[in-house]
Amino acid sequence: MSTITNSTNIFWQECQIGKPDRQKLLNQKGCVVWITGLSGSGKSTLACSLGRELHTRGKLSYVLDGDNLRHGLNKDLGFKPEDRTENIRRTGEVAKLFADAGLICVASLISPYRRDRDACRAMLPDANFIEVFMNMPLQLCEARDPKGLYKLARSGKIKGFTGIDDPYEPPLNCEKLSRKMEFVQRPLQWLDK
Ligand SMILES: Nc1ncnc2c1ncn2[C@@H]1O[C@H](COP(=O)(O)OS(=O)(=O)O)[C@@H](OP(=O)(O)O)[C@H]1O
Ligand SMILES: Nc1ncnc2c1ncn2[C@@H]1O[C@H](COP(=O)(O)OP(=O)(O)O)[C@@H](O)[C@H]1O
Repeated sequence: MSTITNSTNIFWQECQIGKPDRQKLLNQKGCVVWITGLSGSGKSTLACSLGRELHTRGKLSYVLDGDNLRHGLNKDLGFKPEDRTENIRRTGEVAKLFADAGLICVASLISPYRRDRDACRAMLPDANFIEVFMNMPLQLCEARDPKGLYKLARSGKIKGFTGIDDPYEPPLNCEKLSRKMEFVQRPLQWLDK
């Protein structure tokens, strides 16, 4: 975590071209689709499918995947609660910038803590944040275990693994529940509104 103190004497700089102009240029609404759920629940799969589908429909989108961000922007962060909180905060801020650029930003991170997800929601106008919960039971995710991480967590070789010895707080008021791939159609319908 940064030890630099909060900036002072800073002023917001407005530009002539704003979000409405960019949205008009792109013929779409900039927003954030935030996909949350356990490891192995299908977040990345859904994010990529959604991105592909949007691309096919001529909509500009960008996927922010937790695993990928941890290779760069968030490479200094681990999985302690405060690191996850900072991971989500930074990603929320980046997603907000993408939405302001007029893009449909698809963020797929475990984002296990409700408070952190709600903080990202609060960064945007209400209709611009679509929270999607990959509502897959732990047993299913563990049975998939594509990276072998649940096995390592069960044997104690990874500490603080979400769903095993670190909590996952399901959303209370998410826009969408996802259990099946066909769900990809539903955020698309929502975005078409
Ligand atoms: N301790 C622990 N707990 C959970 N996940 C772990 C852990 N250690 C490594 N991994 C791998 O990191 C990926 C999750 O990164 P995220 O940035 O999405 O996590 S978080 O939102 O900050 O909780 C996650 O990717 P997904 O499986 O795609 O979810 C894992 O591959
Ligand atoms: N709807 C689905 N039905 C069956 N398997 C799926 C589905 N979505 C994803 N998978 C598989 O589950 C595993 C985990 O998916 P992934 O998208 O990597 O999850 P996450 O990003 O949440 O860790 C992968 O092997 C993927 O192919």
